[in-house]
Amino acid sequence: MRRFLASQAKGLVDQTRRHHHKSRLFLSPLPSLSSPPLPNPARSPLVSLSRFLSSTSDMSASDSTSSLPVTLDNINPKVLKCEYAVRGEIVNIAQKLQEDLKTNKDAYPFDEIIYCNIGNPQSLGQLPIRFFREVLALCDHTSLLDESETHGLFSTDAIDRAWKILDTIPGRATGAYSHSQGIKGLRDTIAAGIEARDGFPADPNDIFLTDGASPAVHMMMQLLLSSEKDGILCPIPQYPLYSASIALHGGSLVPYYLDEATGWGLEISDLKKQLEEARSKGITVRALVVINPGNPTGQVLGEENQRDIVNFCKQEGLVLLADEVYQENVYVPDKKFHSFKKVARSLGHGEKDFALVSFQSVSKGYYGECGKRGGYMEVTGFTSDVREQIYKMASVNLCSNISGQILASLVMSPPKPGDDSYDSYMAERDGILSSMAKRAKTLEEALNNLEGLTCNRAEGAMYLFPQIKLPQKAIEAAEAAKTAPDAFYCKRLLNATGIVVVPGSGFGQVPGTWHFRCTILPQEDKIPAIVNRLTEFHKSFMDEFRE
Ligand SMILES: Cc1ncc(COP(=O)(O)O)c(C=O)c1O
Repeated sequence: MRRFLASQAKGLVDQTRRHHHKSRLFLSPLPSLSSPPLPNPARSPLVSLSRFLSSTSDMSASDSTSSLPVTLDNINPKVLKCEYAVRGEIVNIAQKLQEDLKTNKDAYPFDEIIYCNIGNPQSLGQLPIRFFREVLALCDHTSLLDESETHGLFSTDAIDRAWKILDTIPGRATGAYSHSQGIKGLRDTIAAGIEARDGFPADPNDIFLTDGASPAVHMMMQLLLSSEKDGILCPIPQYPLYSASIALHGGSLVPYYLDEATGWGLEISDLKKQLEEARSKGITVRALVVINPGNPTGQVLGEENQRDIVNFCKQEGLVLLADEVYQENVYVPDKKFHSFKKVARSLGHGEKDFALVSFQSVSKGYYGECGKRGGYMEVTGFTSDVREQIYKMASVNLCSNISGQILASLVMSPPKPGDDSYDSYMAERDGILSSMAKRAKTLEEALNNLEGLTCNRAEGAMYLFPQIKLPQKAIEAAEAAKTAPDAFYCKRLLNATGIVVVPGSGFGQVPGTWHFRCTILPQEDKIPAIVNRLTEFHKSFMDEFRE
């Protein structure tokens, strides 16, 4: 498994290209939806599906004959090249099914669509942390702070925190633009939180608050990539923000493979090979992306491995882009999250000799505040003139949204022992994290019980990424339906059960292997039904295609 050398790397890129090409050729989801019968043909969704599918194809027909000035032939080709599977074709089909379910309940063998495609916890019933929402509410509706009833309704530390935050905002106006890096008082709080986490100093001027981690990643890609000659070493499988962003900014993705056989291990020897291979093709590799804990793969890196990664980046002159948005999501006692900043500083690498960007988000962890769009990047080891350019890029967007900024400060500085809301905060936090761990374990065991499926343990993050050995007949049926085999499986799963998962081809995988990504986020009471539906579907799928 370790030995996926240049040719296989190229194979993967080619495979991705082929599928990309195919997906452009076959935009309509029709092929797989018209595929073999569902477990309960009497309640087949095909009749009602055909209605909205025909409306989709009408649209594409009129698109191609349009006399409007913008067509697929004259838009930026980088946009066409960019793909983002977690919100791709299968999700579009699911959304249409969901619409149709409202009026055609009896036509389907399921009552609801269960979105296991994206790490969006609150959309699946996770409750927000009360303290965070109290502070946000008070900051946004400041007159509440003058009402006597507020003291009965809100915790004292939320009231105190809201005052503290408002005092750092000019005019106490959360509806005003802020400094382009984010409100200084909030950056002070975040820097103190990083320092408490790592035991090494953090500078508020290194922090850029952003609307979630995604814009921060785009900003770094925009900074580093000038042309296809600039490359970014990226894990395969990877979260497709990276491949999409590299494509949009016109650079080259240089893949390195995580080793499924060793729990999605990251080997320095593979990094070296891929780096040398890219260099031999004239690509200047600018940075290494590491996602820890991993998405979609769920592994948590060991500290020793992290030290090797830091040393590798230092030796090779690479920026380390450390995606640490799942830093709170570790579920196994034998693993612990260590920030790359802490690891680098422990090795004696500092501001002068090591370039590191760490991404954090309010969307993940136990808070799951995806819709609030908050996050930051901590940028260290860049010269002051480059920093000015990053600041200029941030200032083109004026600033990130203020609620997201406030939340980013709260997640890095939650209630402390002795605070009024500490006990309830801890109960909410531990309840969410222990439930996630339980759900991860139950789903992992269920997946490992299915014929032809193997699933590494979810040590962290929010996903399982099982490998599925598809029967040859299923692969041929997928080819006949002009779709990737894993996408074929996922569409059939959706049609039969209403469960939405994402095909492995959207994340990249070793050529010839097939996977899907499933979140661990449906609430506990839904898990038994998901396991049953999945098991029943899988059995009938394998029976249908068994050699
Ligand atoms: C690894 C990783 N990085 C970054 C993001 C972006 O998150 P956001 O923009 O919501 O902060 C996600 C979202 O799922 C992710 O999984």
